[in-house]
Amino acid sequence: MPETPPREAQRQEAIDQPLLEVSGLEAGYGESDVLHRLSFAVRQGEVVTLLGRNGAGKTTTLKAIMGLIAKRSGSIRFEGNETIGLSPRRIARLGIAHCPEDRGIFSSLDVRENLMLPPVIKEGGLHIDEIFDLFPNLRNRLTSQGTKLSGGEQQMLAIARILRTGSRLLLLDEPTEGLAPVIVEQIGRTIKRLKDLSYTIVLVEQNFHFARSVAERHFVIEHGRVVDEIADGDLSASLEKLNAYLGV
Ligand SMILES: Nc1ncnc2c1ncn2[C@@H]1O[C@H](COP(=O)(O)OP(=O)(O)OP(=O)(O)O)[C@@H](O)[C@H]1O
Repeated sequence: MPETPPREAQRQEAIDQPLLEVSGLEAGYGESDVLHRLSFAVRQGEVVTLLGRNGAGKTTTLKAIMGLIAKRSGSIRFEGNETIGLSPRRIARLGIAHCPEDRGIFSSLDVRENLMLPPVIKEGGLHIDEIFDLFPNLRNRLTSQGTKLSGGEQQMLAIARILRTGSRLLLLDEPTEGLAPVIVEQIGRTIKRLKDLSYTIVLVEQNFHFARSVAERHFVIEHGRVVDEIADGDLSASLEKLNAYLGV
């Protein structure tokens, strides 16, 4: 067999290297330990989900990656660089953005102000017109106050504003929670478009049907550990196992 030329090997190594690599992550709140040597990795441009029952540790995993949990140890590498000791601000500046479960919309600000609030941290973020192409409803709601938005509009605004920043890894915590099916479909289409734009997305989801419509790999979390990894192609064969994990 011909030897792989060094440059080609380097290129392959860059492709194979995960964008995000979480390994042996421990995290918790005060006396309570929630994550126990949790590990998973995500490649550039992938959409993956974290699935699991209530209280399994999915939200805690996203918060720990974002540095929002003080009590954490193990390793979280982004683009090969260790982030475990960094502040949330430093982590955000590396190009990681978090869309929390409560969406974090400021009720006293209008849509435009909410949209412009997060600072641009890197080149390559979406221009405001590109954001409106993705979320046409927001264009008509620019002067509406945060409190006046529907749940779906708030969710879209929460995703929209992180796209301006230039972040390339998006951590989305249950974006479909409590939303009508038609809005869930719209968010699904948006996530697929973001994937086409080469964003890398880690999605926490309870809605398994939604998860399988947008992601190519699923990590199952139980009691603060990743206990299984299911590729989308294997999903039909794994449905029974997955239902048992999720208790449905
Ligand atoms: N701020 C907090 N202080 C103390 N314990 C917490 C806190 N937030 C979460 N927990 C606990 O950590 C565990 C994991 O919660 P987490 O929110 O990560 O779960 P989850 O898998 O995202 O589930 P859910 O869908 O219910 O949010 C739960 O036992 C929860 O009660």
